Amino acid sequence: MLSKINFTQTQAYEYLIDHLVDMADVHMKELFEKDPQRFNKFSIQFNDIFVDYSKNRIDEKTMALLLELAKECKLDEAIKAMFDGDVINETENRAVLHTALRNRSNTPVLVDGKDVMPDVNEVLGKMKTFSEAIISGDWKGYTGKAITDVVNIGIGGSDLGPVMVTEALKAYKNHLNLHFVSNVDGTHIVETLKNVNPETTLFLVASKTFTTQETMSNAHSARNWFLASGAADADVAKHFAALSTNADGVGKFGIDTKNMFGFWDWVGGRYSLWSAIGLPIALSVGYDNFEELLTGAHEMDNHFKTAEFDQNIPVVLALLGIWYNNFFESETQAILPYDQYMHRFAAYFQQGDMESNGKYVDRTGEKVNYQTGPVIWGEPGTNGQHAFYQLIHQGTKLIPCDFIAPAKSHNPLGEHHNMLLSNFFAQTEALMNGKTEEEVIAELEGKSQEEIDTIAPFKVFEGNRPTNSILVKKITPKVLGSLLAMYEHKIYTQGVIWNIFSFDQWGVELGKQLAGKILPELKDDTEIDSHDASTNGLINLYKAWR
Ligand SMILES: O=P(O)(O)OC[C@H]1O[C@H](O)[C@@H](O)[C@@H](O)[C@@H]1O
Repeated sequence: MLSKINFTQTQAYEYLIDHLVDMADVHMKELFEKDPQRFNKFSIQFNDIFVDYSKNRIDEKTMALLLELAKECKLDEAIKAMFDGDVINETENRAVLHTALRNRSNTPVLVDGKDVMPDVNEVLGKMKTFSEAIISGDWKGYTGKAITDVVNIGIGGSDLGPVMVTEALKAYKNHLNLHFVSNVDGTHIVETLKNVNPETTLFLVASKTFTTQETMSNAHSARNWFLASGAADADVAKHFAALSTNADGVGKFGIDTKNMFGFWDWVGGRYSLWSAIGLPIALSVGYDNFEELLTGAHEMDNHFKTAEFDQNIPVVLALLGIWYNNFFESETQAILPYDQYMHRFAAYFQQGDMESNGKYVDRTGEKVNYQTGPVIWGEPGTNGQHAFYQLIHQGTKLIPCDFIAPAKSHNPLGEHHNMLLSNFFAQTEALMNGKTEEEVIAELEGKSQEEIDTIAPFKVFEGNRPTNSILVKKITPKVLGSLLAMYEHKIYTQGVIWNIFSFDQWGVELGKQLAGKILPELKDDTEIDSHDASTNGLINLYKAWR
């Protein structure tokens, strides 16, 4: 059981509140001027990942107090409890062991007294054999042709992770074409099926529960399309596989359980890309690269488990997030990868973070009296710069940003990468320094005083906007695995301090239930009056218009 400490009642919190008064008007520029060691002090390297957090509104006292806060909230016990397989997902009565899925050291991990590693390794072995057969062309479709296209049908955690990773690792891709269908909007599956041939397509039905409406509907439509092409029921086995924890559901759907890749209830949907849900990744970039991804994550797991908190990247990032979220009242957190391949990275962590920490009830069942998870958003640089950075630089909201960039590009083309990285460096520098009125006036030399007075206020940047710069050597499978685990553990750390359960997701259930209730009401044109006036009105208009 996790302890149930309200962090706003700790000693460290009280000190931090006082300390905030001292820090509120301090400009980071001054902190850099005062301390030549600041960059060395506030940066951590772990393998090929370098995290510079010196451009934050912190000093040594801030970090000491935040670290104290982590201690008072018993973060050490919480980390141990997760890795030990304790039932830390209390509202679902489950252990949380995505770390076991990438436990490359194979040390036993016990759930209810049973080591889960043999099962984990068995599924990995099956994924290896299967992906190699598909990639080599040994696996044949029902007319004897090799597979050319893979369609993953899944949503949420059964979609976002594989989409994000296959995009991020596109440089490692083989000849297979990957497609992802998630939305229940018929357009998604219809448009996808236009581009594939039933004789050479493999469908992966990815769903932890195997009950999710969107996924089941898309899977049935895919199977109907497949059978309509002239294939027989018996041919389904050559073209459909399931990634799920629900063997009964898979059997009922008509997928041979030989083609089922299992995982377990101690794997949360948004933490499942390391499990059988990662099969599209293994198919896209080969099993060895998938294993590298696991290795990178495992290395970060060990770092999180063993590094002192002041040298622990996930812990430090989590504490900085808490500093802004709970003391500076920032509402959001931007994730800005300067790498086109990582264009779905922020979208992935929208689920990872917001589904984990978007909770207003604490671990005692009481409503919290403080802020929990931030809104996560972001787009790749430099596109974001030409879209929303205006607000980050000169808006009224404080937006802490993570900037992520690789030193080596997979596509070194002329000066492109230097240009990209010059933007990466320039943005964090500008966000910190801003531009003073004097600098603006100096730039306007030659203009009349009246012109200067009129335009100068608009050209001033306050600066003092916090950023983390995460510079990695190259986006390899291993580095990506470490980065993903880094954010996962940051999320958990914050959940521990906020005293919330990060691994359940009751908030997504209500919508599911209500949609289930309305669906039958849409079958015919009878006027509806069972809801509020707005919902009735909209449903009835829909019926009139459709
Ligand atoms: O894999 P499944 O069971 O289809 O669930 C898909 C998604 O459903 C819900 O939105 C949540 O429970 C998510 O966490 C989950 O990822």
